[in-house]
Amino acid sequence: MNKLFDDTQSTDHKSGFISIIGRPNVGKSTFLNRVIGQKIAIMSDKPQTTRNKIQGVLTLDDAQMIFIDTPGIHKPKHKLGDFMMKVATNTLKEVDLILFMINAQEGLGRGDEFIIEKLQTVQTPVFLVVNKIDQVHPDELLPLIETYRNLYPFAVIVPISALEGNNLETLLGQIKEHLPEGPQFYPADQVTDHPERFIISELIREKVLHLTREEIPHSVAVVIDSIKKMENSETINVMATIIVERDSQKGIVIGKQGKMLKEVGKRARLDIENLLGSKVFLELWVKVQKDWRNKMSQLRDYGFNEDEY
Ligand SMILES: Nc1nc2c(ncn2[C@@H]2O[C@H](COP(=O)(O)OP(=O)(O)OP(=O)(O)O)[C@@H](O)[C@H]2O)c(=O)[nH]1
Repeated sequence: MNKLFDDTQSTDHKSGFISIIGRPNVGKSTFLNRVIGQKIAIMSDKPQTTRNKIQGVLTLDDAQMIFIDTPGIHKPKHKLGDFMMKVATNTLKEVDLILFMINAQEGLGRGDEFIIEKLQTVQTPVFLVVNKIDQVHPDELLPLIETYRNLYPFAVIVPISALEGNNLETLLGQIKEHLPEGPQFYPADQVTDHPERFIISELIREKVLHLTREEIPHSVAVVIDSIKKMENSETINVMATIIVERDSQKGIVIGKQGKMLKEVGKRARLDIENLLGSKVFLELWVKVQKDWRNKMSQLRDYGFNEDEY
């Protein structure tokens, strides 16, 4: 077995989503290519302006690491501005782990401060990954790390060289340690993804949370069942299921005579139409799934089925 991926220590399967953030050029792609190598998958060649792109999936015997890109954080001046920022910040809340990558050769910059500001708003564990250590003298590393450590309580700090492969096994080991137990979301070799799904489910979820206020906990999930173009029309048919954990929550989400669900649907539809740039027919269902987060087989289905559209 490759030394990088020696993971004979634990028995339970772990999986999770990992967001890599950092200023341009810090070495994010180099890191991913190094870690995932040939297995890195080009997720989609469709031009997309808004996306939480899966950059690569590393499948081990007992863990799967899904690395995703969070573009709004890298480029705060993106033309989609606020929306992207919101999606990006939401993404940081939803992922299991954040790798904040910096360049050991450069000091703290405005871009880093911007990112750290965003990190203050999330609970997700954050690793500080200090890349390009092959370019600096070890004596310079400590003060640099100190500077960052004073700004944010990083869960783990790992100096690496993505280019030369230094310390990557330590980083992967730490990542695995911090991931929750969970199923293999994607087949080992075949990786497909429709990034709009994620955004659409976020838009619907946002409406549910907004309209129901405190009554519905954040554990509500939205699964996009299908996104299909309707025959002989430009309208896109989106079917989605809102998953709650209790019957009482189902009642709240549906509302009196279905009023609440109708309102959620109306508001979400407008946003989705904006996102997709076409008319949308949105069909929403509400389902009770007790303890859905812990049920591996169901998690595998939620949001990860592979309808083409
Ligand atoms: N010396 C050295 N160079 C590195 C290392 N990692 C990346 N680089 C170089 O840094 C440059 C930028 O690397 P990328 O991986 O493209 O950086 P990125 O963060 O993906 O950049 P963006 O796509 O612009 O966000 C390339 O020339 C890499 O070869 C490293 O560990 N050491």
